[in-house]
Order: sequence, then structure tokens, then C-alpha cells
Amino acid sequence: MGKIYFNANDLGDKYYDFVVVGAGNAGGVIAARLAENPHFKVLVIEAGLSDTEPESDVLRTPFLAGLAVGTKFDWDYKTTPQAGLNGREIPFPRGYVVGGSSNTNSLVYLRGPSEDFDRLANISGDQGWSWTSLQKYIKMNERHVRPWNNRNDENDYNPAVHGDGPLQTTLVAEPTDLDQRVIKAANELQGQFRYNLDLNSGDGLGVGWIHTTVGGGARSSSSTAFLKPAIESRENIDLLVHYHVTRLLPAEGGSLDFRTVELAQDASSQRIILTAKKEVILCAGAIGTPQILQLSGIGPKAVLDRAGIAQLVDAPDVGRHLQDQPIIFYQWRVNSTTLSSFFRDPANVGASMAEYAASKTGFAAGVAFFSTIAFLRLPDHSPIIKAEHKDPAAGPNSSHYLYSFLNSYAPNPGQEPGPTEGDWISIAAVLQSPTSGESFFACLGAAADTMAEGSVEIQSSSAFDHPAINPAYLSTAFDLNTMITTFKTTAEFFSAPIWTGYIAEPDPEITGLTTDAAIEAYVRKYSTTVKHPVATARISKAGAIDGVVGPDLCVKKITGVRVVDASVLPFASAGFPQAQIYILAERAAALIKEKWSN
Ligand SMILES: Cc1cc2nc3c(=O)[nH]c(=O)nc-3n(C[C@H](O)[C@H](O)[C@H](O)COP(=O)(O)OP(=O)(O)OC[C@H]3O[C@@H](n4cnc5c(N)ncnc54)[C@H](O)[C@@H]3O)c2cc1C
Repeated sequence: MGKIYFNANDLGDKYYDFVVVGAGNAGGVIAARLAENPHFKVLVIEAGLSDTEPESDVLRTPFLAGLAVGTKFDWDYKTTPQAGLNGREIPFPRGYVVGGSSNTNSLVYLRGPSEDFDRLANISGDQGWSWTSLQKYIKMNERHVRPWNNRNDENDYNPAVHGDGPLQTTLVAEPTDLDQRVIKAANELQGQFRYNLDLNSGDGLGVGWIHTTVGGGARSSSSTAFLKPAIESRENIDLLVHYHVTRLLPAEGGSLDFRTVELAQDASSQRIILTAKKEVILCAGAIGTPQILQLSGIGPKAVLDRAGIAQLVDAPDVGRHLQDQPIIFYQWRVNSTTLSSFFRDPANVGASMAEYAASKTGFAAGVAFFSTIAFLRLPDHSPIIKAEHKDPAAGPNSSHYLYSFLNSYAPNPGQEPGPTEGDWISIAAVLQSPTSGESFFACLGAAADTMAEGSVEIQSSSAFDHPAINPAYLSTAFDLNTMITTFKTTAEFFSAPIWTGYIAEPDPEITGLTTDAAIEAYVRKYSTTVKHPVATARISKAGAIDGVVGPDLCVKKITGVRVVDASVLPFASAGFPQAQIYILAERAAALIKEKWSN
């Protein structure tokens, strides 16, 4: 068995071939796969907490997915004031825990269009990143399992596109009336709203079921599926918890080999130095990775100068090109019962939690309030695409925006009833109807692509100061137009016969959204983050002067360091990033193993 350390001094004089920085979505996969070679010794260093800490039920219970935001398991970042959002600074969650954001996210597992991966192959000049080439990594990573109630879901997905990997994914256990209506509306409307049997097939357009990273009634994360099983079964992998990697250090003598990491528990504690024999693999995510590189003197000169860090390597794209999409909710009152009535009575939620605690079954064992999704495109001759002379989608079969349908009320930040901090009961406060005795449902609208590019920049030379995170939301005409379209096309979707008599009336604020100007005002007032940041250490072709890593994910201009996480993805994903990052990590691990196996 490997060991889990909470004190770096206990590592003694151990040596490691690989030091993996960050035990998140990618880091767990990289570490576990490398440890499959018994000749490799692997250390994973995680800044955040153990995922078995008290209160970690919030991580494991599917019903509570997303509620770790703002708790001790969250980095508690905020963006800079966003001009496109009326100057608001918005919370920018990231998992601060073993498992990283794969342990705190909303569980959606959707790989996105094959064109996203083919674009990655073209940008990097390595066809190994294409959808077709990646199939074996997709299949070795993920496995479809039935939901907790063993519902026969055979007609709701395509088994041929799923594999036999450790990561478990599942469909909704008890589809609701709303879910069934969404699928029926798709069949009635066809066209861009056509039903898509399995949105994980590489066909990323249309309306279909959401797959979630849940198995056996609990979250399946990179910790539970990869890292922990590896530590429990192998001698050659250790985990050091609650230590920040504060920077990478170059080898002595002016070499640009950066296989030495400096770490510490907090700003004032002793610095510890470790050197990887083979490689350091940065898996610290789209915020942590550019932060570590900049702290190490690898980044844009102006940013490093302002923070008082000597530039060792000119790498202008470190921290640049940050992409993340805006998201918003629209609500309608319905002539039917949705979960908002269920949530209104805390006794219902209490009973479900008790059942879950006893047997991992029941309502809390699944994601019951958003189980369907639509991936849609702007019209081919959209004036906004013409005006921009550019289409940010990866190709003609990739979406520009998406809807998800929530079987409950869902307020935007600042709308009532707002979330209360704290335990699981808060979800009832968030999702119940605002008016007693009535039922609501909500449509989540989000951009799938964005033209905005922001930045992550360190503000000081301390690894314990948060960097400035500027996603530049709604800073382009394209992004604004896309968000306005998310609302306008709801009318088209709700024109399907199945909705007749179901939708009673829009929420009062939605009633006023009759002009583009009114929708723009709503979108700027309420949009927040979809929480999918990428591209802050972008991949590019070998030898290209732009980008941070080459096609093998090694950091350009230096030796000894690779990056494997969301930061290398060159553009916002038209799917959901966790699936793409799992796939990226599988192939990256294979590349690393291949390099060092002889
Ligand atoms: C609340 C929320 C909901 C989301 N919902 C979804 C969803 O439903 N579906 C989906 O596909 N995606 C979702 N995402 C996004 C998705 O989870 C992330 O894009 C993905 O998990 C990022 O993977 P990663 O490996 O790049 O980073 P992470 O999984 O974030 O891992 C980075 C790890 O590095 C650690 N770290 C950072 N800095 C240091 C340092 N200096 N030293 C040591 N360790 C460090 C972090 O603590 C973390 O554990 C969501 C994200 C959040 C936060």
C-alpha cells in the first residue's frame, strides 16, 4: 500500500520519479496510471484537504453536488470586477480537496462534439489528440452503470460508446414528468432540437439525457475511481495532503531544468524542497497551474515584474487566453407539480437524507432536478458570426449554446430566495418555489463557446495570495448575442405541442424580456460562471512560438515539466470539461509511460 502523508517531514529521504502537483481531475488519473508501472515511484502533492474530512458527505452525496462551493473544500476565489456583468465580482469556485473539482462539481459527464478533439489535434499538430485516436483512452477511462434503483435504461443511451474504465457514469434514476416532456418535445420539433440518444457519442448536438459521474449512489471522482484505489493497492504511490507547491526551481548552474518543487503548508511555514528524478507534472488546474508557472519566473514579463518575480523564461501565454462561459437561469410557473413543491417542505428532504444515510438509495442518491440538456447552434447565416468574421465553434457540428431543464425553481445570484450558507437543507431554500403552493421550473442557459479571452495573473510573489482572475465575461458582441439567443429560442422550444397547458406563466422578471435591450440588461445583471475555465497554459504545435506546452504537453523552453489539466485545452469546450480532462489525462499518462519505460 502507498501512504498518505500530512507532514512533509515524514517523507524522509524518499525519492520519487514523478511529482504530480494537484490531486484533481487530471492529477488522480496521471498518478494512478503512472503507478501501474511498478518501477516508477510517484508522489502526488495536493494543496487542499483530504476528501474524508468531517463534512465530506457534501462531496459524495449526488443530491448535494455543487454545495461544496463556498465551504472549506473550495478555494474561495473571486473574479476581478467584470465590466460585462455591471462591474460585479463573482465567486469563482475550484475544488480545494483531494479529487479537486471532480469532487466538487455538478457531476455532468458529457464529452462534447468530436470536433472539439479534432480541433485539439489540428492546433497541436498531433493527430493522436483526434476523436478517433482517443477512443481507446475514452473506453479505458469510463463505464456506464445503472442508477441506484437499477432502472432499465437501455433505451436511453448507446452502450457502444461507453467503456469499461474505473470512472462510473449513470443516467437519472427516476425521470420526472419534465424530463419526459423535454424528450417528447425534441421528438416533436426535430430540426436542431432533435433527440440525440447519447450525447457522449461524439455527436454533440441536439437534445438528450445528461450522464453524471455517479455510481452505486455516490459521486465517482478522480479520487474514488483512480487515486485511492491506486494508493490502496500499490506500494509505489504516495499522497501528501494540504501542502501548496509554491514554485518550481531551476537546477543549479543556470540550466532551465525545473524538476525541483518547493512546497509549504502556509505562507509563514518552512519551505521544503523535493526533486523528481524524471518529471514534475503540473495538474493544478486552470488557475493553479499558471499561478505556479508565474511564481517560478515562467511567464509574461510585465506580470512577473509587477509581482516582484525575476523572469527566468519568457512565456507570454502563461495565464493569458482564459476562457469560461457565462450561465443564467430563466424561470416559469407551471400547471404541474415539480420538485419545487417537494423542496418546500424540509421534512421531505430530511427523510430523503435519512434514507440515503442508511442505504445510499432514494432521492439523494441521484441528480433529480436536471437530467436533460440541449446543445444548439446559432443559425448558419447568423449576422453576428458574419460580423465577427469568425465562428468560435470547433466546427459545423458543434454547439454555440446550451439549455438544461431544471425540474424546480432556480434563482440567479441576487434573486430571491437566495442560497443560505451551510448544510444540505440549504438546497431546499435555493430550489423551492418563491410562492407557496405553486410549482416552477427553470431553464439554465449557457454559452458553449466564447470569444472573450481573459487572464490569470499573480498579484505578489506569495503562492498563498490569490491571483487576479479575469474571465472578461460578455466582453464581446458575440458572447452577448449568444446569451441573448439562449433566452429567445426558449420560445421556439416551448412551442412544441407537449408544452400546451403545462407552462402557466413566466416568472415576473422574465415577462419583461420582450426586447434585445431588456434581455441584455437581464443577462448582464444575473449571468455568472459556468465554472469551466481553460486555456491558461494552452497547447500549440511543437516549435510554434505561441502557446505554453507542445503536443506532448511538455512546457516549452524548459525541461522536466509537463502540464496535464484544463489549462492546456486551447478553447472553451462545447461539452463539459471534466470528461475532456479525464480523456486528456489518460493519453498524457500513456505518453509519459512510453517515454520513460525503456
Ligand atoms: C462547482 C463546480 C461545478 C462544475 N460542474 C461541472 C460539471 O458538472 N461537469 C463538468 O464537466 N465540469 C464541471 N466543472 C468543471 C470541472 O470540474 C473542471 O473543469 C475540472 O474538474 C478541472 O480539472 P483539473 O484537473 O484541470 O483541475 P482540478 O480538478 O481543479 O484539480 C486541480 C487540483 O490542484 C490543486 N492545486 C492547485 N494549486 C495547487 C498548488 N499550488 N499546490 C498543490 N496543489 C494545487 C487543487 O486543489 C486541485 O485539487 C465544475 C467545476 C466546479 C468548481
